[in-house]
Amino acid sequence: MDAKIETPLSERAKLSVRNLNFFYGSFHALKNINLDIPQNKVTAFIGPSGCGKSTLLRTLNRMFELYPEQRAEGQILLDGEDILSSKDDVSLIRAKVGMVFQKPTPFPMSIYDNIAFGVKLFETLPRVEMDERVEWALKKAALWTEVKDKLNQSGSGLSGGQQQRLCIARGIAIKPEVLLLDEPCSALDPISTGKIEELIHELKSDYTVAIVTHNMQQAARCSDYTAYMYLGDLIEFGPTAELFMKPKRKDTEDYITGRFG
Ligand SMILES: Nc1ncnc2c1ncn2[C@@H]1O[C@H](COP(=O)(O)OP(=O)(O)OP(=O)(O)O)[C@@H](O)[C@H]1O
Repeated sequence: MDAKIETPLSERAKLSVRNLNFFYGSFHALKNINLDIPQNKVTAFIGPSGCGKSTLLRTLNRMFELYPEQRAEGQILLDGEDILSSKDDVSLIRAKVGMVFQKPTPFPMSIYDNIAFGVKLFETLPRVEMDERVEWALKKAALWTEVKDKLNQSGSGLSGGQQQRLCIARGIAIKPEVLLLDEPCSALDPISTGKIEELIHELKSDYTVAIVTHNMQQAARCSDYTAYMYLGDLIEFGPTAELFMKPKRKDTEDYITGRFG
């Protein structure tokens, strides 16, 4: 693929990915990716299994650095500053670019502490303010009414959908600027999925959201922009309605109409 920069016209880029290549040892998993992720919008990444969606998401907050054989080359500019070459402590980058994983992963502690734990890493708040922060995050994640009377109970006692909303609340509580969601609904039933999709829609007024999903209906329902990837290449990127209704490339059309493979 050429290195054309995929930039939605008239949007401000929160994250700009430039000439990004990613390697698992000698395997070249992302091939010269260039795109801008617009601020206060939801950007969805779709494509067949193994095309590099999760890899791309994991580079956006340097999550891959936990593994020594994994390597990224290129730039990822957050408000113009390259986070790949930044000397800042990686936890500071992750405080700005938070991530929620596919499988709900509540910490083995109370609902309250699940939220407070991450906040304490970055801020020292008096108890009253911490209570307010916990309530605020749980309300934002549409979980407050269901858990407000059992904040001291274990987070792992919640249903799968509630646990995923708890993980989203935990992500929001540290007030990141960008929220990365890696298939956040794959383990959930349709009702919980609906709640999370509503939530994603609401979150974009405060955050920039990037979501990986296998579910094209979900991408169509809850994103403003969609990127279609295949075998480590970014094939097409554009406004979601255009990409689904009038894709520019035949490969994209074949994928979204189910002719892929
Ligand atoms: N830890 C790893 N070591 C080596 N190769 C890996 C590793 N993780 C992923 N890959 C490879 O990198 C490529 C991209 O994987 P990635 O998980 O990003 O794809 P994906 O589009 O998110 O797939 P899925 O939809 O199945 O989750 C695949 O070929 C995969 O096999």
